[in-house]
Amino acid sequence: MGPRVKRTKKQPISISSSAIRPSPTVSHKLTQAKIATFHNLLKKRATLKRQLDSSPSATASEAVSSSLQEVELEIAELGGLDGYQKASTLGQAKERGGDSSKVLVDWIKTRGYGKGDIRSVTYPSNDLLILTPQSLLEIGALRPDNYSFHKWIHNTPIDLHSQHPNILEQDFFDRPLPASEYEAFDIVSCSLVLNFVDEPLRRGEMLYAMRRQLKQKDSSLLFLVLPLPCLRNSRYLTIPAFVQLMKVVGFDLVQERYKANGKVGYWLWRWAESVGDASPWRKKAVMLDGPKKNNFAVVLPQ
Ligand SMILES: C[S@@+](CC[C@H](N)C(=O)[O-])C[C@H]1O[C@@H](n2cnc3c(N)ncnc32)[C@H](O)[C@@H]1O
Repeated sequence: MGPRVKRTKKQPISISSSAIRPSPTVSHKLTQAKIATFHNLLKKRATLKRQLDSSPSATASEAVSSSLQEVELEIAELGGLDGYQKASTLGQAKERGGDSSKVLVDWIKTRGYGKGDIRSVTYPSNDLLILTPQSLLEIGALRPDNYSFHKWIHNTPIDLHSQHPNILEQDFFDRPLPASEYEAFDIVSCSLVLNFVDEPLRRGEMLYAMRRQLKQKDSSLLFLVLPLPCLRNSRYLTIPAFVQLMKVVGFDLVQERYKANGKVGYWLWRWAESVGDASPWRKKAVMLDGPKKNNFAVVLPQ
């Protein structure tokens, strides 16, 4: 018998989604610490940029510029957006409770969304037979396959920094508005992205822009996931206040889920025809103050 030839498994040409999944063996605490440090640095950067814009003198702006450079360096040392995304992907690992798409899919299934109308398509599985295709825009997608198991969901995943060829690299703020109802989406998912946007006014603009990406009908849905402290422990917002703000933007609350001491909250909103008077939300107003409160806020544009 000749020498045994060691066979190596052929790698697919395209990058598989597992290739971008880092090993979940890194300690959970380390991952969370990295994500938290990154968020703090982003906040610092936003504050410094604001200060730079309103610096009263050249000396003051020089000092701010140098602090800004230090923050940029720290962000780079953490691996930049790429490092942050890899840590966030770890947070999504099945071993750690999985990603939020499961909550969205359960919700829309139990609410009967998409069941049995003439757009139903025939798939081999009975489960899929009754479900109408739903177009989904997933903003801030770390993986391309969060919805691939559900053939009735036609997902368009986008991200500022794409981790996979099937994720469109796009800043949501630069995304063109749909030219027709046909191009608009049935569902927009914004999971842990609104809190990533570092200016309260930009967050307000993002909420309006997400509404404009949806089909103008009351079955259109927005799925929003936020770190719970953004609404439970903010100086400027509470959950009931946020529900009012969303009503002004043109969204009615359908469903929500969070645990008393949970880390994240999930909200499902329905597109509403009427929008409200945004004037009370044009600037931040303290609602509940205290030393341990955070500064998460949403301001609505003119
Ligand atoms: C914390 S991760 C959340 C990922 C995932 N959706 C989840 O729930 O775990 C935030 C992601 O949003 C992306 N992101 C932030 N702002 C964005 C924007 N303006 N347009 C597109 N993606 C954005 C970031 O690049 C990052 O990958």
